Amino acid sequence: MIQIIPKPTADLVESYQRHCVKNNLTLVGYFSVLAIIVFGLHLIHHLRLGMEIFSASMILYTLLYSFNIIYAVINLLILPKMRDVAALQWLTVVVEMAYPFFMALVFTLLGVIGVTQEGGPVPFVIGMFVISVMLQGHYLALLVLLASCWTLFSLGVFYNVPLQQATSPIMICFTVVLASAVIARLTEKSRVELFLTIEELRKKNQLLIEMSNIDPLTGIYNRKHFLQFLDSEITRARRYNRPMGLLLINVDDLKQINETLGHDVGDQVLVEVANLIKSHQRENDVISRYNSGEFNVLLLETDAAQSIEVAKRIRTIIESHDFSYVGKSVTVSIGHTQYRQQQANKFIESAEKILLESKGLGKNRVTSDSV
Ligand SMILES: Nc1nc2c(ncn2[C@@H]2O[C@H](COP(=O)(O)OP(=O)(O)OP(=O)(O)O)[C@@H](O)[C@H]2O)c(=O)[nH]1
Repeated sequence: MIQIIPKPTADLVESYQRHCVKNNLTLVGYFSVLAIIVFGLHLIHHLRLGMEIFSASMILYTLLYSFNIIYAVINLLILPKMRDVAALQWLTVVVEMAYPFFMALVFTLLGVIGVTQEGGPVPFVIGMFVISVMLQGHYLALLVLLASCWTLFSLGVFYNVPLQQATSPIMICFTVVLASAVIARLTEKSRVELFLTIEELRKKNQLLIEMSNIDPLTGIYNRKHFLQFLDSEITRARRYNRPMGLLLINVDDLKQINETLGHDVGDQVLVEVANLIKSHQRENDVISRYNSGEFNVLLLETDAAQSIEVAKRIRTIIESHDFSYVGKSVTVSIGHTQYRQQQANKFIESAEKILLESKGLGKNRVTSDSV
Protein backbone atom coordinates (compact mmCIF):
# COMPACT_ATOMS: atom_id res chain seq x y z
CA MET A 1 0.00 0.00 0.00
CA ILE A 2 1.30 3.48 -0.80
CA GLN A 3 1.70 5.60 2.29
CA ILE A 4 0.71 9.10 1.29
CA ILE A 5 0.79 10.65 4.74
CA PRO A 6 4.15 10.22 6.45
CA LYS A 7 4.54 9.48 10.13
CA PRO A 8 4.81 12.90 11.75
CA THR A 9 8.31 13.80 12.83
CA ALA A 10 8.95 15.83 15.99
CA ASP A 11 9.54 19.05 14.04
CA LEU A 12 6.33 18.57 12.05
CA VAL A 13 4.32 18.07 15.21
CA GLU A 14 5.89 21.15 16.74
CA SER A 15 5.21 23.16 13.64
CA TYR A 16 1.58 21.95 13.66
CA GLN A 17 1.21 23.00 17.28
CA ARG A 18 2.61 26.44 16.54
CA HIS A 19 0.07 26.69 13.72
CA CYS A 20 -2.73 25.75 16.18
CA VAL A 21 -1.53 28.24 18.79
CA LYS A 22 -1.67 31.02 16.22
CA ASN A 23 -5.17 30.01 15.12
CA ASN A 24 -6.41 29.53 18.64
CA LEU A 25 -5.14 32.91 19.80
CA THR A 26 -6.93 34.65 16.95
CA LEU A 27 -10.04 32.62 17.69
CA VAL A 28 -9.85 33.45 21.40
CA GLY A 29 -9.31 37.13 20.57
CA TYR A 30 -12.36 37.42 18.32
CA PHE A 31 -14.46 35.21 20.56
CA SER A 32 -13.71 37.64 23.38
CA VAL A 33 -14.92 40.61 21.34
CA LEU A 34 -18.09 38.71 20.46
CA ALA A 35 -18.64 37.85 24.12
CA ILE A 36 -18.31 41.50 25.13
CA ILE A 37 -20.98 42.50 22.60
CA VAL A 38 -23.26 39.70 23.81
CA PHE A 39 -22.75 40.83 27.39
CA GLY A 40 -23.90 44.36 26.51
CA LEU A 41 -27.05 42.98 24.88
CA HIS A 42 -27.60 40.59 27.80
CA LEU A 43 -27.41 43.44 30.31
CA ILE A 44 -29.77 45.67 28.30
CA HIS A 45 -32.20 42.77 28.04
CA HIS A 46 -32.16 42.20 31.83
CA LEU A 47 -32.59 45.90 32.59
CA ARG A 48 -35.48 46.26 30.14
CA LEU A 49 -37.27 43.30 31.72
CA GLY A 50 -36.62 44.81 35.14
CA MET A 51 -34.80 41.63 36.19
CA GLU A 52 -32.42 41.32 39.07
CA ILE A 53 -28.91 41.96 37.79
CA PHE A 54 -27.05 40.80 40.89
CA SER A 55 -28.34 37.21 40.84
CA ALA A 56 -25.83 34.34 41.13
CA SER A 57 -25.97 33.57 37.40
CA MET A 58 -25.64 37.24 36.49
CA ILE A 59 -22.53 37.56 38.66
CA LEU A 60 -21.04 34.58 36.86
CA TYR A 61 -21.91 36.10 33.50
CA THR A 62 -20.32 39.39 34.61
CA LEU A 63 -17.17 37.50 35.64
CA LEU A 64 -17.15 35.65 32.31
CA TYR A 65 -17.53 38.84 30.30
CA SER A 66 -14.93 40.75 32.37
CA PHE A 67 -12.44 38.01 31.69
CA ASN A 68 -13.29 38.26 28.03
CA ILE A 69 -12.42 41.95 28.04
CA ILE A 70 -9.02 41.16 29.60
CA TYR A 71 -8.39 38.36 27.09
CA ALA A 72 -9.44 40.49 24.15
CA VAL A 73 -6.98 43.20 25.24
CA ILE A 74 -4.16 40.64 25.75
CA ASN A 75 -4.78 38.85 22.45
CA LEU A 76 -5.53 41.70 20.15
CA LEU A 77 -3.48 44.52 21.63
CA ILE A 78 -0.65 43.19 23.83
CA LEU A 79 0.51 39.88 22.24
CA PRO A 80 0.91 41.19 18.68
CA LYS A 81 3.17 44.00 19.94
CA MET A 82 5.44 41.89 22.16
CA ARG A 83 9.06 41.64 20.97
CA ASP A 84 10.55 39.53 23.77
CA VAL A 85 10.22 36.03 22.32
CA ALA A 86 10.63 34.13 25.61
CA ALA A 87 7.99 36.25 27.37
CA LEU A 88 5.70 35.99 24.37
CA GLN A 89 5.92 32.19 24.34
CA TRP A 90 5.25 32.03 28.04
CA LEU A 91 2.24 34.35 27.90
CA THR A 92 0.91 32.58 24.82
CA VAL A 93 0.82 29.24 26.63
CA VAL A 94 -0.87 30.79 29.67
CA VAL A 95 -3.48 32.56 27.53
CA GLU A 96 -4.09 29.58 25.31
CA MET A 97 -4.57 27.13 28.18
CA ALA A 98 -6.03 29.36 30.88
CA TYR A 99 -8.78 30.81 28.72
CA PRO A 100 -10.58 27.55 27.84
CA PHE A 101 -10.09 26.30 31.42
CA PHE A 102 -11.68 29.41 32.82
CA MET A 103 -14.51 29.33 30.28
CA ALA A 104 -15.15 25.66 31.01
CA LEU A 105 -15.36 26.34 34.74
CA VAL A 106 -17.81 29.22 34.34
CA PHE A 107 -19.97 27.29 31.87
CA THR A 108 -20.02 24.30 34.22
CA LEU A 109 -21.18 26.49 37.11
CA LEU A 110 -23.77 28.15 34.86
CA GLY A 111 -24.92 24.66 33.87
CA VAL A 112 -25.35 23.68 37.54
CA ILE A 113 -27.25 26.92 38.27
CA GLY A 114 -29.37 26.35 35.14
CA VAL A 115 -30.38 22.82 36.19
CA THR A 116 -30.95 23.91 39.82
CA GLN A 117 -33.27 26.71 38.68
CA GLU A 118 -34.91 24.39 36.14
CA GLY A 119 -33.45 26.28 33.21
CA GLY A 120 -31.69 23.19 31.84
CA PRO A 121 -28.03 22.41 31.11
CA VAL A 122 -27.82 24.61 27.95
CA PRO A 123 -24.83 26.75 29.10
CA PHE A 124 -22.89 23.56 29.91
CA VAL A 125 -23.67 22.10 26.47
CA ILE A 126 -22.61 25.29 24.66
CA GLY A 127 -19.51 25.65 26.84
CA MET A 128 -18.23 22.12 26.14
CA PHE A 129 -18.58 22.55 22.39
CA VAL A 130 -16.84 25.93 22.53
CA ILE A 131 -13.85 24.67 24.49
CA SER A 132 -13.45 21.63 22.22
CA VAL A 133 -12.99 24.08 19.35
CA MET A 134 -10.59 26.20 21.39
CA LEU A 135 -8.37 23.34 22.50
CA GLN A 136 -7.70 21.97 19.01
CA GLY A 137 -4.17 20.64 18.95
CA HIS A 138 -4.20 19.81 22.68
CA TYR A 139 -6.38 16.72 22.77
CA LEU A 140 -5.12 15.42 26.12
CA ALA A 141 -5.78 18.77 27.82
CA LEU A 142 -9.26 18.77 26.26
CA LEU A 143 -10.04 15.27 27.56
CA VAL A 144 -8.90 16.17 31.07
CA LEU A 145 -10.97 19.33 30.97
CA LEU A 146 -14.12 17.65 29.63
CA ALA A 147 -13.88 14.86 32.24
CA SER A 148 -13.31 17.35 35.09
CA CYS A 149 -16.16 19.59 33.95
CA TRP A 150 -18.58 16.70 33.72
CA THR A 151 -17.58 15.41 37.18
CA LEU A 152 -17.93 18.90 38.66
CA PHE A 153 -21.25 19.41 36.91
CA SER A 154 -22.60 16.02 38.13
CA LEU A 155 -21.52 16.68 41.73
CA GLY A 156 -23.07 20.16 41.63
CA VAL A 157 -26.35 18.85 40.26
CA PHE A 158 -26.48 15.89 42.70
CA TYR A 159 -25.87 18.24 45.57
CA ASN A 160 -28.66 20.66 44.60
CA VAL A 161 -31.32 18.57 42.88
CA PRO A 162 -33.17 15.37 43.91
CA LEU A 163 -31.75 12.22 42.31
CA GLN A 164 -34.76 11.69 40.01
CA GLN A 165 -34.38 15.16 38.48
CA ALA A 166 -30.58 14.96 38.36
CA THR A 167 -30.20 11.79 36.27
CA SER A 168 -31.51 13.17 33.00
CA PRO A 169 -29.32 16.35 32.74
CA ILE A 170 -26.26 14.38 33.89
CA MET A 171 -26.83 11.76 31.18
CA ILE A 172 -27.46 14.47 28.55
CA CYS A 173 -24.26 16.22 29.55
CA PHE A 174 -22.29 12.97 29.51
CA THR A 175 -23.40 12.43 25.90
CA VAL A 176 -22.43 16.02 25.08
CA VAL A 177 -18.97 15.56 26.62
CA LEU A 178 -18.50 12.33 24.68
CA ALA A 179 -19.69 13.90 21.42
CA SER A 180 -17.43 16.96 21.95
CA ALA A 181 -14.41 14.69 22.46
CA VAL A 182 -15.19 12.58 19.38
CA ILE A 183 -15.88 15.61 17.15
CA ALA A 184 -12.72 17.36 18.38
CA ARG A 185 -10.68 14.20 17.71
CA LEU A 186 -12.06 13.73 14.20
CA THR A 187 -11.62 17.38 13.19
CA GLU A 188 -8.13 17.45 14.68
CA LYS A 189 -7.18 14.24 12.88
CA SER A 190 -8.29 15.56 9.51
CA ARG A 191 -6.59 18.89 10.19
CA VAL A 192 -3.33 17.12 11.10
CA GLU A 193 -3.51 14.96 7.97
CA LEU A 194 -4.17 17.95 5.75
CA PHE A 195 -1.41 19.89 7.44
CA LEU A 196 1.10 17.03 7.08
CA THR A 197 0.21 16.52 3.42
CA ILE A 198 0.65 20.22 2.71
CA GLU A 199 3.93 20.25 4.64
CA GLU A 200 5.20 17.21 2.72
CA LEU A 201 4.21 18.78 -0.60
CA ARG A 202 5.90 22.03 0.39
CA LYS A 203 9.14 20.16 1.16
CA LYS A 204 9.00 18.19 -2.10
CA ASN A 205 8.33 21.39 -3.99
CA GLN A 206 11.34 23.01 -2.36
CA LEU A 207 13.46 19.99 -3.29
CA LEU A 208 12.27 20.18 -6.91
CA ILE A 209 13.15 23.88 -7.07
CA GLU A 210 16.61 23.12 -5.66
CA MET A 211 17.12 20.18 -8.03
CA SER A 212 16.15 22.26 -11.04
CA ASN A 213 19.05 24.59 -10.22
CA ILE A 214 21.68 21.92 -9.64
CA ASP A 215 23.87 20.07 -12.15
CA PRO A 216 23.29 16.36 -11.37
CA LEU A 217 26.86 15.27 -12.21
CA THR A 218 28.91 17.77 -10.22
CA GLY A 219 26.34 18.97 -7.66
CA ILE A 220 27.11 22.63 -8.32
CA TYR A 221 24.66 25.18 -9.77
CA ASN A 222 23.66 24.75 -13.41
CA ARG A 223 23.47 27.22 -16.27
CA LYS A 224 19.79 28.05 -15.56
CA HIS A 225 20.59 29.16 -12.02
CA PHE A 226 23.66 31.05 -13.16
CA LEU A 227 21.66 33.07 -15.70
CA GLN A 228 18.97 33.92 -13.14
CA PHE A 229 21.55 34.85 -10.56
CA LEU A 230 23.52 36.92 -13.06
CA ASP A 231 20.43 38.98 -13.90
CA SER A 232 19.88 40.00 -10.29
CA GLU A 233 23.60 40.69 -9.74
CA ILE A 234 23.76 42.84 -12.87
CA THR A 235 20.91 44.98 -11.55
CA ARG A 236 22.80 45.40 -8.27
CA ALA A 237 26.16 46.05 -9.90
CA ARG A 238 24.57 48.71 -12.13
CA ARG A 239 22.66 50.43 -9.37
CA TYR A 240 25.56 50.63 -6.94
CA ASN A 241 28.34 50.65 -9.52
CA ARG A 242 29.99 47.60 -7.96
CA PRO A 243 32.86 45.69 -9.62
CA MET A 244 32.16 42.13 -10.81
CA GLY A 245 34.40 39.65 -12.64
CA LEU A 246 33.51 36.56 -14.65
CA LEU A 247 35.75 33.54 -15.28
CA LEU A 248 34.91 30.92 -17.90
CA ILE A 249 36.87 27.75 -17.20
CA ASN A 250 37.13 25.01 -19.83
CA VAL A 251 38.72 21.60 -19.21
CA ASP A 252 41.42 21.07 -21.86
CA ASP A 253 41.20 18.01 -24.14
CA LEU A 254 38.18 16.49 -22.42
CA LYS A 255 37.16 14.92 -25.70
CA GLN A 256 40.46 13.08 -25.86
CA ILE A 257 40.13 11.87 -22.24
CA ASN A 258 36.65 10.57 -23.09
CA GLU A 259 37.85 8.81 -26.20
CA THR A 260 40.95 7.19 -24.72
CA LEU A 261 39.85 6.41 -21.17
CA GLY A 262 36.07 6.33 -21.46
CA HIS A 263 33.19 8.63 -20.58
CA ASP A 264 33.20 7.60 -16.91
CA VAL A 265 36.75 8.85 -16.47
CA GLY A 266 35.74 12.07 -18.26
CA ASP A 267 32.88 12.39 -15.74
CA GLN A 268 35.23 11.81 -12.84
CA VAL A 269 37.56 14.54 -14.15
CA LEU A 270 34.65 16.98 -14.37
CA VAL A 271 33.53 16.18 -10.82
CA GLU A 272 37.05 16.60 -9.47
CA VAL A 273 37.62 19.87 -11.31
CA ALA A 274 34.30 21.19 -9.95
CA ASN A 275 35.30 20.13 -6.42
CA LEU A 276 38.71 21.78 -6.74
CA ILE A 277 37.16 25.07 -7.86
CA LYS A 278 34.54 24.80 -5.11
CA SER A 279 37.01 24.01 -2.35
CA HIS A 280 38.96 27.18 -3.11
CA GLN A 281 35.93 29.34 -3.54
CA ARG A 282 35.72 32.62 -1.64
CA GLU A 283 32.60 33.77 0.17
CA ASN A 284 31.37 35.98 -2.66
CA ASP A 285 32.10 33.59 -5.56
CA VAL A 286 29.27 31.79 -7.33
CA ILE A 287 30.30 28.67 -9.23
CA SER A 288 28.24 26.86 -11.83
CA ARG A 289 28.56 24.38 -14.66
CA TYR A 290 27.93 26.49 -17.71
CA ASN A 291 28.38 24.00 -20.55
CA SER A 292 29.45 20.39 -21.02
CA GLY A 293 33.13 20.78 -20.11
CA GLU A 294 32.87 24.34 -18.94
CA PHE A 295 32.46 26.03 -15.58
CA ASN A 296 32.12 29.63 -14.65
CA VAL A 297 32.84 31.64 -11.54
CA LEU A 298 31.07 34.92 -10.93
CA LEU A 299 33.24 37.08 -8.72
CA LEU A 300 31.11 39.60 -6.84
CA GLU A 301 32.66 42.77 -5.45
CA THR A 302 35.91 41.90 -7.19
CA ASP A 303 38.02 44.14 -9.41
CA ALA A 304 40.08 43.02 -12.45
CA ALA A 305 43.37 42.48 -10.60
CA GLN A 306 41.72 40.35 -7.88
CA SER A 307 39.72 38.38 -10.48
CA ILE A 308 42.85 37.55 -12.47
CA GLU A 309 44.52 36.52 -9.23
CA VAL A 310 41.66 34.08 -8.51
CA ALA A 311 41.81 32.72 -12.08
CA LYS A 312 45.56 32.09 -11.83
CA ARG A 313 45.11 30.33 -8.52
CA ILE A 314 42.41 28.03 -9.94
CA ARG A 315 44.57 27.17 -12.96
CA THR A 316 47.56 26.31 -10.77
CA ILE A 317 45.51 24.24 -8.29
CA ILE A 318 44.06 22.11 -11.09
CA GLU A 319 47.36 21.68 -12.91
CA SER A 320 49.13 20.54 -9.74
CA HIS A 321 46.34 18.20 -8.62
CA ASP A 322 47.03 14.47 -8.81
CA PHE A 323 44.95 13.06 -11.68
CA SER A 324 47.12 9.91 -11.94
CA TYR A 325 44.21 7.82 -13.31
CA VAL A 326 44.28 10.06 -16.42
CA GLY A 327 47.98 9.37 -16.91
CA LYS A 328 48.90 13.03 -17.27
CA SER A 329 48.00 16.30 -15.62
CA VAL A 330 44.58 17.76 -16.33
CA THR A 331 44.61 21.44 -17.20
CA VAL A 332 42.08 24.18 -17.77
CA SER A 333 41.97 27.28 -19.93
CA ILE A 334 40.41 30.34 -18.34
CA GLY A 335 38.94 33.45 -19.90
CA HIS A 336 38.42 36.48 -17.68
CA THR A 337 36.31 39.57 -18.24
CA GLN A 338 35.06 42.40 -16.00
CA TYR A 339 31.52 43.71 -15.97
CA ARG A 340 31.22 46.95 -17.97
CA GLN A 341 27.55 47.91 -17.51
CA GLN A 342 26.50 45.81 -20.53
CA GLN A 343 23.58 43.34 -20.94
CA ALA A 344 24.01 39.84 -19.45
CA ASN A 345 24.44 38.14 -22.86
CA LYS A 346 27.11 40.63 -23.91
CA PHE A 347 28.94 40.08 -20.63
CA ILE A 348 28.94 36.28 -21.19
CA GLU A 349 29.94 36.73 -24.86
CA SER A 350 33.00 38.71 -23.75
CA ALA A 351 34.04 35.83 -21.48
CA GLU A 352 33.46 33.26 -24.26
CA LYS A 353 35.52 35.31 -26.71
CA ILE A 354 38.45 35.65 -24.35
CA LEU A 355 38.27 31.94 -23.47
CA LEU A 356 38.61 31.09 -27.17
CA GLU A 357 41.70 33.29 -27.23
CA SER A 358 43.07 31.37 -24.25
CA LYS A 359 42.53 28.10 -26.13
CA GLY A 360 44.07 29.52 -29.30
CA LEU A 361 47.17 30.63 -27.42
CA GLY A 362 47.91 27.02 -26.43
CA LYS A 363 45.56 26.13 -23.52
CA ASN A 364 46.42 25.81 -19.79
CA ARG A 365 46.48 29.55 -19.35
CA VAL A 366 44.53 32.54 -18.08
CA THR A 367 43.67 35.22 -20.60
CA SER A 368 41.96 38.46 -19.71
CA ASP A 369 40.47 41.33 -21.68
CA SER A 370 41.12 43.67 -18.78
CA VAL A 371 44.89 44.11 -18.95
N1 LIG B 1 32.62 12.72 -19.64
C1 LIG B 1 31.81 13.68 -20.04
N2 LIG B 1 32.03 14.26 -21.21
C2 LIG B 1 31.21 15.26 -21.60
C3 LIG B 1 30.12 15.65 -20.82
N3 LIG B 1 29.47 16.64 -21.48
C4 LIG B 1 30.14 16.82 -22.65
N4 LIG B 1 31.19 16.00 -22.72
C5 LIG B 1 32.17 15.85 -23.78
O1 LIG B 1 33.23 16.75 -23.53
C6 LIG B 1 33.85 17.07 -24.77
C7 LIG B 1 34.10 18.56 -24.80
O2 LIG B 1 34.79 18.83 -25.90
P1 LIG B 1 35.31 20.23 -26.28
O3 LIG B 1 35.26 21.16 -25.10
O4 LIG B 1 34.60 20.70 -27.50
O5 LIG B 1 36.77 19.96 -26.70
P2 LIG B 1 37.98 19.46 -25.83
O6 LIG B 1 38.28 18.06 -26.14
O7 LIG B 1 37.76 19.74 -24.41
O8 LIG B 1 39.07 20.34 -26.45
P3 LIG B 1 39.47 21.80 -26.04
O9 LIG B 1 38.27 22.46 -25.45
O10 LIG B 1 39.92 22.45 -27.32
O11 LIG B 1 40.56 21.65 -25.08
C8 LIG B 1 32.94 16.56 -25.85
O12 LIG B 1 33.50 15.41 -26.41
C9 LIG B 1 31.66 16.19 -25.13
O13 LIG B 1 31.01 15.08 -25.69
C10 LIG B 1 29.90 15.01 -19.57
O14 LIG B 1 28.98 15.31 -18.83
N5 LIG B 1 30.77 14.03 -19.23
